[in-house]
Amino acid sequence: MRKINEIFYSLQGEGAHAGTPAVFVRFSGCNLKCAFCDTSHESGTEMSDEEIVEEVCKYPCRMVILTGGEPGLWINDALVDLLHKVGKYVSVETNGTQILPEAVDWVTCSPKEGTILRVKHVDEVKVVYLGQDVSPYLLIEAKEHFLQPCSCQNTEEVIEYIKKHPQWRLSLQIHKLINIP
Ligand SMILES: C[S@@+](CC[C@H](N)C(=O)[O-])C[C@H]1O[C@@H](n2cnc3c(N)ncnc32)[C@H](O)[C@@H]1O
Ligand SMILES: Nc1nc2[nH]cc(C(=O)O)c2c(=O)[nH]1
Ligand code: SF4
Ligand SMILES: [Mg+2]
Repeated sequence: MRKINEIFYSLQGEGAHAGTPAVFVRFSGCNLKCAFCDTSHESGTEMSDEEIVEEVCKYPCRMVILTGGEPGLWINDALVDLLHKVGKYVSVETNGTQILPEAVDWVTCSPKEGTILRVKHVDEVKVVYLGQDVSPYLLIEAKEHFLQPCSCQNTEEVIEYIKKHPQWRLSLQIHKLINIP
């Protein structure tokens, strides 16, 4: 059984897949307590993998985004395999502190200050920009490196930083701009 905070159908609002329809599976609980965290993820109900897959399959899209909380604390090969068996593409939103199942199709790593990264493979890096030194995160091997404004509040600052450091791309939380989950 896994503690699930919510399962919902929306569009990926962030990063390289922004605009792609996806079912979000939000796991309860996290090993970090970021002051800026925009998600109340602690409450939840216990669900079996079969129940999770049944809920996910109510929606027609291929992409499933495992998030949280910190999904890296809870997910394993069995769940990813089950999602693959029903034809899903498995994406994970992680803070990078945990080792993930290798079969995951897409890893979005959002590293947080003062943490040690244990994730082995990253497809995109997506850093919430609060004026910190983000240059070390460019050393993480990935297809894309995104900076994301914090709660859509400092977009101008992020744009100015990216114009000076063009290795970065802008990730807007488009779901917040268009008022969808
Ligand atoms: C809620 S977290 C869950 C996944 C994982 N714990 C992590 O931090 O990557 C999902 C994404 O939202 C980002 N995020 C959290 N709070 C935010 C905020 N206030 N503004 C912008 N992005 C935020 C995280 O950095 C992460 O990329
Ligand atoms: N639309 C939408 N896109 C998202 N991308 C990552 C999210 C997350 O909370 O992990 C998220 C979210 O909460 N909503
Ligand atoms: S690691 Fe992710 S879920 Fe955990 S507190 Fe930070 S932003 Fe929120
Ligand atoms: Mg979110």
